Amino acid sequence: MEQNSLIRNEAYVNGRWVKATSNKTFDVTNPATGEVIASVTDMSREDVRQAIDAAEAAWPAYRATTAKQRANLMRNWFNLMLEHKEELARLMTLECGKVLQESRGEVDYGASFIEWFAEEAKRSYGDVIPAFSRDRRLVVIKQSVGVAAAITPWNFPLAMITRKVGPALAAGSTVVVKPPSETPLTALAISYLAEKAGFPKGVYNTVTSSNSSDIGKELCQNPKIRKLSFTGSTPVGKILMEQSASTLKKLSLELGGNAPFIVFDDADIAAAVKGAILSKFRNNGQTCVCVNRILVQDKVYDAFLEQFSEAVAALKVGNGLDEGVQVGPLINQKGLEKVKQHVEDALAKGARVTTGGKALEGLFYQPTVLADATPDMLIAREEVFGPVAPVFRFSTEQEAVQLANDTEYGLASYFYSKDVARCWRVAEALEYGMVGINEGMISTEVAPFGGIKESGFGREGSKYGMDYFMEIKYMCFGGIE
Ligand SMILES: NC(=O)C1=CN([C@@H]2O[C@H](COP(=O)(O)OP(=O)(O)OC[C@H]3O[C@@H](n4cnc5c(N)ncnc54)[C@H](OP(=O)(O)O)[C@@H]3O)[C@@H](O)[C@H]2O)C=CC1
Ligand SMILES: O=C(O)CCCC(=O)O
Repeated sequence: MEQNSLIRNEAYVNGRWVKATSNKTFDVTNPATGEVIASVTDMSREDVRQAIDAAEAAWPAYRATTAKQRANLMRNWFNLMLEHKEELARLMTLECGKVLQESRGEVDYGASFIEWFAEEAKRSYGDVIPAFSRDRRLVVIKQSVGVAAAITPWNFPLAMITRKVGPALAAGSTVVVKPPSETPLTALAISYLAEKAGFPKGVYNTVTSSNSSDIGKELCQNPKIRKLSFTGSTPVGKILMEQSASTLKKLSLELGGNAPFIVFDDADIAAAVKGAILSKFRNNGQTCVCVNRILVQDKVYDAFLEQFSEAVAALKVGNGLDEGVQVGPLINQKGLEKVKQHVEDALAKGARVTTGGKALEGLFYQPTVLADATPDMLIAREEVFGPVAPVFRFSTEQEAVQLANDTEYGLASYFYSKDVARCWRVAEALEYGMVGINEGMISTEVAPFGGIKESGFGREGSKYGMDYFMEIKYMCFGGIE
């Protein structure tokens, strides 16, 4: 087991490192080896309630700080993350299997939300509205929403936390973070760095538990939490929304996707292959914006399939800590079973493997391309969340758009074409929150990330991100002569 000075086993509540009242712990394992990395505090609902109380108690003083004071704390935290980049990256690879190169990228990406929102804190302007009578003055200000909770997924152990707490902390909210039981160590490591950055006690809290459904109920039903931001599967998002009804909690839900990747016959095929590899195999296919369906126009179908299959066959699979590895393991057995089921179903319905198609040892699966995919296959309807790329065929632009939109999801979409008029037409017709045009990698802190339809609502990152952690207050001054 490698040493890592950032490993913490206890939860971080009210500026202290705490055990569960029951003293229980749960194990965190390395998906590449099955080895137990650490045992982490297993909190109960009652333990979490104490963290919420601490966050609420810390809110009045924290919201009263100036934007510049908050920005300075965030800047310290950002710098500490970058100082500890290598250790954070290795920890992330250990607990989620992501290849080291991508983990290093995630530290930069995750930290960028803290830097961005530290800057945005100073720009949360209000408005002065022209008054409807001479003796009034109408002003709008924005204020922190209150205590914010974040429930985050294992596929981005760092960035999905910072993308939520960045705007919250900038806006003057205190936070309670509930990381997934698969990857609590990165979350605890950045809590340690938040402590070193100087956030006052109770402002930043991280609760760990193996009982996410119980903790989820507390975070939804406790009226002290005013805002809940979640990234994860659509079914869990729906549960959280139902549970939040009793407190009319403000929600941001960033849920599953079923991203289409359309290659038109006027596309640069080499560029399309490169974009498809980037988007499909990022984090071994385990991101909500990963390509799920590749749609290729008749005339270029064979050429694309051949070049793409060749590129996929060349991907190096292995332990993410080994240099040169491009594709790591699936996160767990459930994830692996889903991949196997999708491939079996596709083969039974007439798909053909051009490369891959087999499970390897442990949680590894060969990067796979399935030709002749059709809309009746499971993989066309559900996100595979793994290294399998089904390639569909279409004839006309209208058919491509119709196929692309034929899903309840609406997160990311991509297409390749050199025709400018078509680029505008198709981009506008795609029912998705995000569109990559001749580009397979669209995520950045400066642009709004989020979906429509059953991919959820709310936007993260960008100048829009803070609005989801602020309330608008209208003030009407009367009696002004
Ligand atoms: N949009 C996205 O980015 C993601 C999408 N997914 C999709 O979901 C599928 C399943 O992955 P999975 O990890 O099970 O995703 P989940 O949606 O189950 O997990 C995401 C987060 O929600 C927590 N959680 C799970 N159930 C509840 C609940 N009832 N109340 C409150 N919190 C809860 C998890 O905690 P814990 O892990 O401790 O149970 C984790 O922190 C994937 O195959 C993929 O299709 C998954 C992850 C991210
Ligand atoms: O998969 C996800 O949960 C979304 C993160 C991906 C990204 O930010 O690009």
